[in-house]
Amino acid sequence: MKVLKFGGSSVAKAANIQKVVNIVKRGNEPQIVVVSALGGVTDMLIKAGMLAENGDELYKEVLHELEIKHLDAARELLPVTNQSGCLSMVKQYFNELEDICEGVYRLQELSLRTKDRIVSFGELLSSKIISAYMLSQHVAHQWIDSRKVIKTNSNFSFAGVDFSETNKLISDAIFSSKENLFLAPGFIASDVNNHTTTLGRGGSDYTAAIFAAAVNASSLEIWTDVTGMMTADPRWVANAKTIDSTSYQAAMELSHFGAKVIYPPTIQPVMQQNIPTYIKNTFAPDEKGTLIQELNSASSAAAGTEIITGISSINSLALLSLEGSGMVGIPGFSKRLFEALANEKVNVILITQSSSEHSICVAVNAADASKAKEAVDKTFEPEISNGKVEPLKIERELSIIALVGDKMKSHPGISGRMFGALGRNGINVRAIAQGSSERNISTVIAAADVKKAVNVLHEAFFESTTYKQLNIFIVGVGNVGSKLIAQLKQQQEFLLEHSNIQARITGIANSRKMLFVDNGNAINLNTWQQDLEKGDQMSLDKFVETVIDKNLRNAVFVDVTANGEVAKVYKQLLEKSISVVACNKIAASSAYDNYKSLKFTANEFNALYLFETNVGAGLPVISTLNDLRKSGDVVNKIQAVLSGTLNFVFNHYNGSVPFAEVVRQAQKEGYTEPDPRLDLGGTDVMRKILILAREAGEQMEMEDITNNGFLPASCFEGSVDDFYAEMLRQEPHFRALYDVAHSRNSKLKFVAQYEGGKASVGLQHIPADSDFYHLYGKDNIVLFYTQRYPVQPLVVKGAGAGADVTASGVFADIIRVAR
Ligand SMILES: NC(=O)C1=CN([C@@H]2O[C@H](COP(=O)(O)OP(=O)(O)OC[C@H]3O[C@@H](n4cnc5c(N)ncnc54)[C@H](OP(=O)(O)O)[C@@H]3O)[C@@H](O)[C@H]2O)C=CC1
Ligand SMILES: N[C@@H](CC=O)C(=O)O
Repeated sequence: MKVLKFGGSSVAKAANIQKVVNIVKRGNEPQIVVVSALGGVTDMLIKAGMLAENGDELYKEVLHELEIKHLDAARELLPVTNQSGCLSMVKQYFNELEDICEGVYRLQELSLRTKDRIVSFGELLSSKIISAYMLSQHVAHQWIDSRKVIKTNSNFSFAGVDFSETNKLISDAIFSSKENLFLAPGFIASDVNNHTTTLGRGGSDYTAAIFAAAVNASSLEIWTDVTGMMTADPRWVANAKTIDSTSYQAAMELSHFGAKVIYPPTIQPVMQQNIPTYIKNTFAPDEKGTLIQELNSASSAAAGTEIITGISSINSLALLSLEGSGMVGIPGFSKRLFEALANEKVNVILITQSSSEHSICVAVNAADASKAKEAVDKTFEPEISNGKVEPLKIERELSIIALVGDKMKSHPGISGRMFGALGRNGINVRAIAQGSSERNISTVIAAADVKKAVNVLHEAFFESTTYKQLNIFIVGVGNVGSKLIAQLKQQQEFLLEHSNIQARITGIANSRKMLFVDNGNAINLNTWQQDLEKGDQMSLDKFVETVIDKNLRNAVFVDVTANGEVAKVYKQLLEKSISVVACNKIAASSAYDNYKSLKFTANEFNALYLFETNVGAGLPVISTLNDLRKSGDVVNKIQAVLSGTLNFVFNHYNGSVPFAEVVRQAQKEGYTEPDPRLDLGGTDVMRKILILAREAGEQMEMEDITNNGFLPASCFEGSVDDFYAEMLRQEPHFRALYDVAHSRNSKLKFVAQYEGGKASVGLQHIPADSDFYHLYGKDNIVLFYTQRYPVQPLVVKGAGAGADVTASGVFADIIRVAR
């Protein structure tokens, strides 16, 4: 014999009830079918009762609406000739309900006992209507009044079952009948005085489990509107998947922690008798669903290779902390705390105590927090008044997120992975609990972070074979920024396929406009230019605020501007664990304290601050230097040509076209800074050697660098147009520089050097035997002389400027964020 339970959504309307009966008809062994009230009915019955209690005649309308709903369902299901009996049954039930609610209305009092009586009509009506429909379909069965066979105490609304009496009554009723099919209302029972009781919200699952245990069923099937228990709430996690198989214990943990497909007490009766329990979908009956069964080697193999079964959460919590030096080493404090809470019927969801015994922390429903504080402060009044204990501290707007899995036991590294993933995403853990069963690790976090946390953990534990989502915010979509977007667009599929990374651009901006997409979406990379034009007016503050408020996992802010204000927002973002990738050099070459503080902040908040493209564009200059230092090498000297623009200019200038024209060409090719005077004046190279010196461990400022510039001072007066005009006028100066070098068989190169705590930049004559002589186009070269490379330097050389190569370097930094 098996037991099937159909929930509210499965019997929400006539068409669904037909599906239910079809499933029942497929059964090839005796069955007990337990049904809930039609979807939404219990809430409406509660509402009617409460309206009546408040003296509000609107309760009549609610009852009328409910009556119509049930009459309509009966009319839709039954042929006209079979309707009258069922319709008059419905009317009779509603007459009774009206009488009860009128009593409540007159007395303006709604006891839990009366409330149970009112809500019991939901299951009575649904089961009677379904029974009538089954008869009309010639499905022979016996309707059983659950109130007659499930006996409870008188704890109305959450009654405790008397299993010995109930098991006997159920088996007598079932095994004395010659029927093979039984239909029973869920949720309802009765006490020793035959007063109707209920088993708690969601109690129909429990009813089914009680029947299953009483008849020692071959299986219990919980039919609902989802295909089994999921690895996480599918409304939050797009990649949530059905759990094929799990143990009773893990199912219980998951259901306690918010996986609402099964009412938590349901598991106990079936677990005791080892009855396999299936969660199935009424609307996709052929799908496998989830099997909950005893944990053994076979079931463990069936559960697959995942260590974690699922991730669930509970919201609307408060954390209560009792702290004080007076607690240390004195027995009885926790007993008094829990007694105070129990006396006020405050349910404790999670408990932690530091080993110093200086504090005990419990999580409770937020609604109970104030009464808990009142009770606890009263209990500890003497200790509070003499300063041994502090008044109970309440922190609100919290949630619990729990990792559940049978295979977590003795599997090292799970909590490390959990907290690492949360930490990298700036999710602060307020309290932690793990039972010695090692089946559940629960953490208390801010409610605002819970959706992000569920996604982060789902990604960390279930999506290694699917993908990791990267949420990218780009400020600056000019020369380099637009190439970056083009590269991201082109490589989207490659990233998914080869690196399991889903790179989504979630926000973009230029100096005038900004554009964001709603959570879950990405900016359309085919139409982003037009879409950005239609976006909101750019406000840097608003942009940053939105990035933070979106609170997305694996978020990265990409600065592709040359703007000082943009460079000032990094810290704010890093403090929220949002990584920063910058090709803008301003922050890394700003005051040393700021540079250091950004690096420190990134480290402290588990974010990355990456700026590889600040030197040598896409060349691995900074990463090479970092690798040398991380492995213990010491940098003695750096010699480099670091300006793509200047290398291009001096490689192309020979007096045949004016110097100014060659510079203009470099700008056209996309090698110069947005303001080319920074390149020609040496500032760009100063920034780069400064950044390299700092990365080599030197505490240095811009002012410490000597700039042996070659541009006449008059070139810096006025605008960029004036700059070009003045360079034209100064052509003889540039010609002379060239001629002298040429006459010495040398080339002109703008060289940067760092050694012994000093750095300089300037134009040099490079002879033919120099490493720098054969440096063509806009290439860069960096020579690292270190303890390990004292004579023959480590050389990094290649294209050192240009939108494509720079975008490619930024791209690589972005991917590093998805570590
Ligand atoms: N070119 C190269 O080879 C390399 C460049 N870089 C660095 O790349 C960065 C970008 O260079 P590039 O793309 O050539 O510059 P562009 O001038 O072409 O683009 C700059 C972008 O930043 C936007 N912007 C400027 N100010 C703001 C602001 N306050 N808020 C929002 N957006 C702003 C601009 O918007 P709008 O169009 O509205 O003005 C534009 O979209 C520079 O820092 C440069 O040093 C680094 C290595 C190599
Ligand atoms: N303007 C720079 C570009 C990269 O930083 C250069 O010319 O090297």
